[in-house]
Amino acid sequence: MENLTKRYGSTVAVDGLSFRIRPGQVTGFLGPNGAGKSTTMRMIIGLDRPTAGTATVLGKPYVEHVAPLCVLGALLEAKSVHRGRSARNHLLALAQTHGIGPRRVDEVLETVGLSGVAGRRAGGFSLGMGQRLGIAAALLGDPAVVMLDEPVNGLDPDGVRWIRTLLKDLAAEGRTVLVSSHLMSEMAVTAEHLVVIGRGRLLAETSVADLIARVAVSRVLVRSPDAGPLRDALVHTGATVTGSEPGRLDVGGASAESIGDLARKHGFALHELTPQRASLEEAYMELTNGQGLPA
Ligand SMILES: Nc1ncnc2c1ncn2[C@@H]1O[C@H](COP(=O)(O)OP(=O)(O)OP(=O)(O)O)[C@@H](O)[C@H]1O
Repeated sequence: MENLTKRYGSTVAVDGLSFRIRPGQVTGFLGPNGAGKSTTMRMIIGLDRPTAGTATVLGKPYVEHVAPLCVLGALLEAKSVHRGRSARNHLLALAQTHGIGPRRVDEVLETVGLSGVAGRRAGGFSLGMGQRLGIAAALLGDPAVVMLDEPVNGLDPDGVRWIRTLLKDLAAEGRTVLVSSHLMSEMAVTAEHLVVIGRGRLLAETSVADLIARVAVSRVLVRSPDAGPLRDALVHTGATVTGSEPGRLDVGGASAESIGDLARKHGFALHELTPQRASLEEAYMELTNGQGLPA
């Protein structure tokens, strides 16, 4: 998408967003609540009209494709299902709009694990079963691009694990997979690539590994019976030292190696020397700091 922008009155929901999503990997679309993820996804499939900019799928706007379901399959938050229809009939009706046969309907029911309940009224489905049905609909046209908005919201651990595996499998088949979430912890185990937004703006487009390296300050935890003089020696070299617990120092701006060497030079004993890797969650918090809506 190119400079994608959406304003609702004075609210700027999406603000000049430009990024590309690559095939063959799961891209996590990450941002705090209200960051503009759903609005962006709605614009991608033409449910919302951009105030400015464009979103294209395989070279042209989604709605200009002859058989859109076969290009991009989407699961958005408010999914419309005819509640009185059975799961299979719901999918059959959708399939008919694209000339897709009943065999494919049975195939996707199998993929999402709903074959056994395909004749049951979709209105009586649990949240997890409803999500599975929504995903079956998204996969119906065997699309090259799959886009899911917060698919794990409200699911139990089995459902979460199932979606995770499915997304990875779809990407491994060479498809382009875009999945939104406001949870870094979920994206860290699901996505390889991340597009992070806050208040409608792009904050980072990066791999999970690069995100840590880019925003995380690494620190070293040191325990020493000579903490006082060691602290002074470290500060003298330009390191920043915090930590109020006796015998324990939290050192920034110095590597574990240089701290070890310095301690040896001065004859200080070390009881612990542990590099602290900032967690992805910390990296994400730092990146989106102040970007979320007030709780
Ligand atoms: N139809 C609308 N009319 C007015 N404002 C809207 C509309 N849809 C979204 N917004 C506003 O646009 C901003 C972005 O909302 P959006 O739903 O896209 O965020 P999101 O990142 O998907 O958040 P969430 O995770 O909470 O769904 C919010 O401030 C929201 O209040």
